[in-house]
Amino acid sequence: MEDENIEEELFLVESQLHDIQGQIKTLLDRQEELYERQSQLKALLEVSKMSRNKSNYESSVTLEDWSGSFPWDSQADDTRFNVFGITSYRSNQREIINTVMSGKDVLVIMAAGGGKSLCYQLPAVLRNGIALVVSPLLSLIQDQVMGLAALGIPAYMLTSTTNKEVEKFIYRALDKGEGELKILYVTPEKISKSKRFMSKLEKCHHAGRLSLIAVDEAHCCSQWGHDFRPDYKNLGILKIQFPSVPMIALTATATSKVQMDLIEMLHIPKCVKFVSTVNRPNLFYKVYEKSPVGKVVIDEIANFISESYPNNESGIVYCFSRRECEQVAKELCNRGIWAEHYHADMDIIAREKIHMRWSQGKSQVIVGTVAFGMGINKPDVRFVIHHSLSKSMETYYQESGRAGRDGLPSECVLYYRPGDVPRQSSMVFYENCGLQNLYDIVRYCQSKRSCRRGAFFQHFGEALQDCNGMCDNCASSIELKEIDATHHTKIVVSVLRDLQLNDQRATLLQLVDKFKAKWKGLGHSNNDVDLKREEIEQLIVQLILDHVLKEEFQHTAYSTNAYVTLGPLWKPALQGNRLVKLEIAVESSQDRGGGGKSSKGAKRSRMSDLEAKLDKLRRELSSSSSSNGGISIFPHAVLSSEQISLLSCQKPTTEAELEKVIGKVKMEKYGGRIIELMRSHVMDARAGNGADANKRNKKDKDVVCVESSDEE
Ligand SMILES: Nc1ncnc2c1ncn2[C@@H]1O[C@H](COP(=O)(O)OP(=O)(O)OP(=O)(O)O)[C@@H](O)[C@H]1O
Ligand SMILES: [Mg+2]
Repeated sequence: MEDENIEEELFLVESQLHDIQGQIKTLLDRQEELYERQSQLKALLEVSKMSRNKSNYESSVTLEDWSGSFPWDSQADDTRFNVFGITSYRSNQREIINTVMSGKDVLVIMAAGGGKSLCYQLPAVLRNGIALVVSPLLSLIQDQVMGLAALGIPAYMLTSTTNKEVEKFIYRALDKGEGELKILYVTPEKISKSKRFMSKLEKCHHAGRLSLIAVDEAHCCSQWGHDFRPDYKNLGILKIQFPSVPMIALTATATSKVQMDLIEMLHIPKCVKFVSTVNRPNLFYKVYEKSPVGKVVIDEIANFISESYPNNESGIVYCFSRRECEQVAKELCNRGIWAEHYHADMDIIAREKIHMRWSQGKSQVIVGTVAFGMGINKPDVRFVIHHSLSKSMETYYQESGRAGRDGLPSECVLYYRPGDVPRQSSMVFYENCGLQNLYDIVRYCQSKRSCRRGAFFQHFGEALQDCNGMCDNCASSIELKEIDATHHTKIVVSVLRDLQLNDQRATLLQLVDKFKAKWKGLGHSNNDVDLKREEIEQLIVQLILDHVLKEEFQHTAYSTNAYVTLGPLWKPALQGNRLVKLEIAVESSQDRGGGGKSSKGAKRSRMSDLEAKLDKLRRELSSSSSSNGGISIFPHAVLSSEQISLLSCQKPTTEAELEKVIGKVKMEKYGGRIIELMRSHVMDARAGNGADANKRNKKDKDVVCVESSDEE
């Protein structure tokens, strides 16, 4: 056997082994889940039998049945609605809250925007004493504290920016139980570096006033997580010092390995684990073909934003480089969209200002690099656009997941062209599994048939769920054509082999040129379709994914260049023994160009006149209200988007009606202004309808009109 043949077979065997290992891992994870569920069900069954046998009534609640009834139920419901303004629990929230209230340690894995904060904030309000919350970023902490203050909950933060007076107040509260303090936020550095703080906390605990400990963004504890923070690894001390205080660790993404790591590092081996799905049913995922002409891409993005989001709805555009960020932001501004750039080269004050303007709804779009990351807590981001592809499925899931954290329909659009692949691959090839991770997202982008959501389930090892037509491939009516590209592949491979024989190499773009030149010089049968430039690029990338070709990298003083060379499976492709199919969209004119580009999108209705008025009012109220530190609060803390749509449907005009929608606390704070707005809106609408009716009556004297007071 020739060396090359051996290598080829070895590669095939290795790639099959890799697949099988992936399947084994998925099965083992599933087995673990089933074992856990099995023991839960057995315990449930036992207790249910026991309770049936007993004549006197006893709670049928077991350690595992966290959805049963508990003594704090009515108080929890009252606080949920009247203080937090939340109408009903989302999946797992109630169970998690009950577990914490029962004094257990808990690990919560819940998708971004799933509502993790309520899981520790509500018990913090209900339990006696002070809750300690560890969170990694100042901006996240500020956001939470402002939001809680707006709800009338005494929350404070103790960080490097806390002024002396507030610090004194906090220490007195910890030390002597003076003053009103319910939730205290700190960064992990406080735990690891401040002996003074730890001794005050000790006193607080000793006096029985430490109600619970929450570790938010807990994946930061693990080196295997995507955002490891060294100070997080010292948080294990908390459980050692305060073993009787319930600890709740929360994160949006954690593989089984990270979960095990967290449990070990935080010393919570007996914690109750709640793992929710990665599915974000309100997000519509789509991939758009990206034009090679930069201006066209910007035009399309600008049209998309201005046509789909004319009411200044917030969004993010992610770009590949800092320079691209600045250019895209500038070009969007030139097209009338208030966009600002954000990247790591800017100083922290400038970045904070931009973040703040956007959070307050003053600017519409942030055009950022990956540096615009974890601190984003804005719930009503309606669209996340990727100007270039991300480096992995995990990164894309997180970045796109910043859309729609309030649960309302939102869009995630990725602009893809195969020509962008080498830019990313030359950045990630040196990372552990960097290329493999990149090729996973490239596969996602190249696919024109498979459900986008399905790709996430597969990636995170979760069972498939229905997409409900919430991705372009599931919703699309675009016709696809399958082209036999076996002959084209032969030519690509032969071009590369000739180059290799002459000790030459080609980049993706050069390879396309060489292919075109060779294609022209050859005779073809009628079956050989003449491919467009982008289609040849698509074919070459597909061949890289299928190991017929591969990428190689060369460093220069200033950059790393990516070249396309022969991959392990080039021989059968050259011999024409490998059938290659290429999927191409048959475009109709309405599928391309301006605005939505594709007619299908998130099932989102335009903001009504009343919703726009309420949105304006919440912005006004937010800039005139202020939290503990005198900082103005965010508009979404005054009224959430969900509350705005409820108000616009129900149009309450009395205090009692309004309180049913927004709860007591917000009613007391903002009720007057909201009712004023609702009443004047309803009056205007009646007057409008009356005027319309008069006009119509004049025109059609014989027709009797029955008018409704509801104009929408
Ligand atoms: N039961 C609920 N009903 C309606 N809205 C809710 C509910 N629970 C939480 N929310 C809202 O959902 C949004 C996201 O919640 P939260 O910030 O707690 O998400 P998260 O799970 O911590 O997400 P992330 O991982 O991005 O930090 C917030 O605006 C919050 O008020
Ligand atoms: Mg959170």
